[in-house]
Amino acid sequence: MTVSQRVKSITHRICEQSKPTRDVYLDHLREAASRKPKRSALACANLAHGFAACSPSDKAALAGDVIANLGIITSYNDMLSAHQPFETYPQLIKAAAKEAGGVAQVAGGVPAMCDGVTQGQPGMELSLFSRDVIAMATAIGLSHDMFDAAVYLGVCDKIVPGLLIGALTFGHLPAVFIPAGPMTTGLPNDEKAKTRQLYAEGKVGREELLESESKSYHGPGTCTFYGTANSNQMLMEIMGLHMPGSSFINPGTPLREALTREAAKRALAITALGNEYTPVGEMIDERSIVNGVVGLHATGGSTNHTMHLVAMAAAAGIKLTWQDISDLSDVVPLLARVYPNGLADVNHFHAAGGMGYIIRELLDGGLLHEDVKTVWGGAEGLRAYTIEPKLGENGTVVREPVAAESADKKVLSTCKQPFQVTGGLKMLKGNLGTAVIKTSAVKADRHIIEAPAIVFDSQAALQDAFKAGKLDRDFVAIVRFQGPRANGMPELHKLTPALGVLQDRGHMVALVTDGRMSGASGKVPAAIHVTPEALDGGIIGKIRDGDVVRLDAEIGTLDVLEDPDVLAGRPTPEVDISHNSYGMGRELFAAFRNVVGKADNGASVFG
Ligand SMILES: O=C(O)C(=O)C[C@H](O)[C@H](O)COP(=O)(O)O
Ligand code: SF4
Repeated sequence: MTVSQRVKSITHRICEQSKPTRDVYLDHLREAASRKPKRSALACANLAHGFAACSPSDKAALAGDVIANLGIITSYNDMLSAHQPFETYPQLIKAAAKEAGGVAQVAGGVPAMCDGVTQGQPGMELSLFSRDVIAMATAIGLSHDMFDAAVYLGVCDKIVPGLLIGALTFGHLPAVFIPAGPMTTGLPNDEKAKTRQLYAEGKVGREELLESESKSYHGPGTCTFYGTANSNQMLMEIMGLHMPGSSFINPGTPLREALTREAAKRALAITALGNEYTPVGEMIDERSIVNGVVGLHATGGSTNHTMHLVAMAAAAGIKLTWQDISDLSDVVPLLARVYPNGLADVNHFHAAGGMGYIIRELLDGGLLHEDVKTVWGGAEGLRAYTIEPKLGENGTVVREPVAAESADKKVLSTCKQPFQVTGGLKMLKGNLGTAVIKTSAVKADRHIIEAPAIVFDSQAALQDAFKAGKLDRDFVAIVRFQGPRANGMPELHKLTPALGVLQDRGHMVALVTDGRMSGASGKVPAAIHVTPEALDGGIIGKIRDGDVVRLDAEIGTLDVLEDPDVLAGRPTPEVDISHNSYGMGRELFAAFRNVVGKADNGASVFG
């Protein structure tokens, strides 16, 4: 099935707007690729340092230029349940590399923040910046220039985007992303959310809350809601950076190990030393980026990717805008209902058909570019990913065509009968600036909210007002000075229980902020990433209690219904944000706050 005219024209527009930067990027990539084999550019001393700690056989292999060396960039730590399984991956990858006649070395580690641990805490103000730190740390690992390809071990929110930005900066190297998979299903996410709302109302205590949370988050693997981490897995698969079928296989299973070994061997097979050289910077082109955006809309993915995808695309010289994302939303239907967009979790999603089903449905619907390069290779392009992976007899991966029908039509639907005719993410425009909203998790009767503003300069202030019983009414919560320059643009997901309680009591409530929400945020209409931010003089900083604000996700508008001259004439209030500049490491990120770009440009520090 060829891709639809509308998707084709948006892709063409992205190619045109990217041409100047993409051409420069590809020139730099080809210059880097011309210096091959990689280690021949190193002097003997460099090389000796690079393999000093290797085994004699690896030293002999690396002294020459015909054995491929695989760099491993790992984000292992015990803080993220999703990254804890990576502890054993380097040994697995090294053994697989040896079986394939190559060598593998850990090139470096990158930091990995858990947004669940830092949610609502000061540490969250480092979270968005950690994406770019991860990209820089990736570059530091690869800068040893000892490698012919690299594998990237990462799963969660900022880590995969940071790893891909780093990988694309070394675009001459082939790249394979290796996930660890979701934890098995625990307490359903909607029951977890209900207990949170009861706690917010003072109806249950900390003991019940902790028991509920611990039953939901109970073991190794990614949390099972469809937030940014699992949106990352979807993106890596639909952009051809995973081995087909890798995304949602649970950790610690034989199939997971087989996929990891297979990924290591595949990375060694696509270096410049072989016949299938697949540099990641050429493989990821405008069509792959469009495929990622299409997948995001079709699955109701995380709002954070309205920034991360923009930043990842920029790392390959590709200019992706919120207008592109919004226009694709108009032509891509919602095919999946996974929490917070439904009751199912990612394990149910996988069992219903998973990524193989989604990719097949979107390809047959003419909504994905099929003729793209992938790490899997071959002439099939993305069609090779319309599969279900299984464990073969001798511990290898076998792949069967994905079932024709969804195994659970409440979780996975079809392009002909989608859950929503448009995608899960919408851009909003108006005199408040531009913003994004995730509509896939908001009931239709909450897509338009018009109510008086109540203004807060922190999420704690809103929570305090809720606890004091001051919010039992229709209102639009304006939470400002949460933008990238103000305090690193934290997620304000802790507001969800209080706003959810008020919405359940029948009030028409909405959130408008220059901050972020979690990909797991959902049912309360939230216009987020408002640009320009308050600290940049944006109108969001000039709104006062009582101003009427209208959020319309149907037509995509966000306005303050006050006299424009009066609004423009208001000074931006002096808000003391000095407390955001110290404590929990924030002292070290002043330079990031000073140079960070705008949300609609990916809130990147790389310009
Ligand atoms: O998906 C994202 O963008 C996230 O940031 C997920 C975080 O990890 C949240 O913190 C969700 O977890 P809870 O706070 O337990 O609801
Ligand atoms: S999905 Fe979010 S909460 Fe879960 S481990 Fe990853 S970062 Fe932490």
